[in-house]
Amino acid sequence: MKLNQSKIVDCTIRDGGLVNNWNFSIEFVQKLYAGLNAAGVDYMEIGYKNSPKLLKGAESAGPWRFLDDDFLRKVIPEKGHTKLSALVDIGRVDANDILPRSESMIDLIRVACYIKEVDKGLQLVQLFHDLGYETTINIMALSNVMEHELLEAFEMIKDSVVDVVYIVDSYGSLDYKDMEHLINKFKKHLPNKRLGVHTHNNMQLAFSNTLVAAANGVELLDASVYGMGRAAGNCPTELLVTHLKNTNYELRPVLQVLEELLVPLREKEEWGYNIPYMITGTLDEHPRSAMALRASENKDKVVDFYDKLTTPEVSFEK
Ligand SMILES: C[C@H](O)CC(=O)C(=O)O
Repeated sequence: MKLNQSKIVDCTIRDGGLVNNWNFSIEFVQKLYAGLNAAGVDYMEIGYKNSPKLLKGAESAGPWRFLDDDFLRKVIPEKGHTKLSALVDIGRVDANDILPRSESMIDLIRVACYIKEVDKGLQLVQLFHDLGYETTINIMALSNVMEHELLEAFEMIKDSVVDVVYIVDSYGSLDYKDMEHLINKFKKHLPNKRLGVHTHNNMQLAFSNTLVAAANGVELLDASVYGMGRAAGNCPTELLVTHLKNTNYELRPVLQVLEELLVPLREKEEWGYNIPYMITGTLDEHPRSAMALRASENKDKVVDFYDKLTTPEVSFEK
């Protein structure tokens, strides 16, 4: 039987860090790595490789927000089958901080960008490629993108060195039909590129959209344990591990990680599906207003929240 081509990219630390300001202990990250490796998960995104010099509020964040190669070598002295990935943002990464891959623990560098920044994203991709890394370009907020912008981006991407192009549902507002439509478009215009998908769970569709992507030939599937990620969170790693057909993933090590690390953490930190996130998802908006609501004393005043978002003359500060 032909093995499934899917590869899981676990983003618990990187996207989950947006929930707890990357305040994961070293022991937490080591145990997570060991669990994902035992489960056969292909990649672990262990954080951001942005520069603290280029970001405000850097002092209060945990070390996974600004990965340092010497630090990483101490955290993961022995790498297993699971490769390590890091994400960078346009304008927040200092090229001088990036070692050649042969001197780094990191295998894959992913560049996050909005559609208008694809040219800048591809310049970074070229740099990381030349240093020996596997690369992806992750086009965020695709649900808000105009057709002509996408076609222009495809023209640039198809002649680039990038290995994988990501469809990112940043607002968790896409359904299976949108997913299929986007995948077909990406395949038509980028026949020479592998694809990836990153979903958010605002509409309780992260898992199902990821399965639709896998069934349509998308190879890299982002997920996080217990769905830990910004706001409504992501597709849960445990569901992909147990559900993807013709793979060699093992569920038990992920259950161990869930029991020991993620279930206790969920007692202290909030992420995952709830009504304010559903509202921003269905309105196809960034969840920042819902995150602010959940941090306020009005966190369950969902009718008022909905009225504010849908009344044109009232707006939230952005
Ligand atoms: C690069 C990531 O896919 C970005 C992300 O998490 C998002 O939701 O946007």
